Amino acid sequence: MTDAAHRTDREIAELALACLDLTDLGESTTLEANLALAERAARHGTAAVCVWPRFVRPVAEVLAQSPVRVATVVNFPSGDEPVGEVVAMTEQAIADGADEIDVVLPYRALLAGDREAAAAVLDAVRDAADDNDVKVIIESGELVDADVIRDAAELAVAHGAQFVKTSTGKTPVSATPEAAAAILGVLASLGDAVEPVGFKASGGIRTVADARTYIELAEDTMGEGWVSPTTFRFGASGLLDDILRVLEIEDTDESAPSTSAY
Ligand SMILES: O=C[C@H](O)COP(=O)(O)O
Repeated sequence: MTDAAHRTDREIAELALACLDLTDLGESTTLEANLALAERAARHGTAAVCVWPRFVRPVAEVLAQSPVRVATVVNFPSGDEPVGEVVAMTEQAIADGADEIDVVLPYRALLAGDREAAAAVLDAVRDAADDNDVKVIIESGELVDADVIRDAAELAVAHGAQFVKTSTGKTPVSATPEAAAAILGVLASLGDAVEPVGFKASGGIRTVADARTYIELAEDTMGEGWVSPTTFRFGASGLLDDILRVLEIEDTDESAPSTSAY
């Protein structure tokens, strides 16, 4: 049993907040919603925000004086975009101020046996991202089988992932404890000889009770103290509401929803 099992809900909520990539990847999200998201992240001290590429520049401007990092998504959510477009989008995102690139592994290509094509996209994004962190979304809900999930995680690590991330949140099955256990097993097997590779649980994580499940799993597998923003993230659009409820923090954001598009 780890420290996490002894933590109060309040302590879990504080840890989840520090590790949160506050996400808005809604299909009809607006510039105003993204600016409000950035202000909310800065106000409460999340690890990062995760937004569509077209909002990176304005969001990065809002967060310029803040430690909150800016993450964006490429090859998202299909995992099937042409490599040239994925590279161009990555380069533009970095130029616009992104600190972290969340790329979808070409998981359909992997499932079809085309490992080289999947690896080529990861190599190209790793290269285009320069020194910025790359998180590889393996879309574990579509891979289903634990052996296939482990294989995808190993491919991601072998091709430069700083984090292995479960899900886009756009498929019927998102993060599950079983998928998390399979990925964490791969990360644990890397040992101390290499730079640590982090884990990001994403998709469908809404409550502090959900967060506790993944934090305890990560500490059981990786050891006490491993859950920190450098190696552990939650990608979630709704989790912050429950974190603030547990922490009894009133959210002062009064931004009105807007219909304008960026
Ligand atoms: O990368 C993160 C996911 O897109 C967020 O999914 P969610 O809206 O279910 O929290």
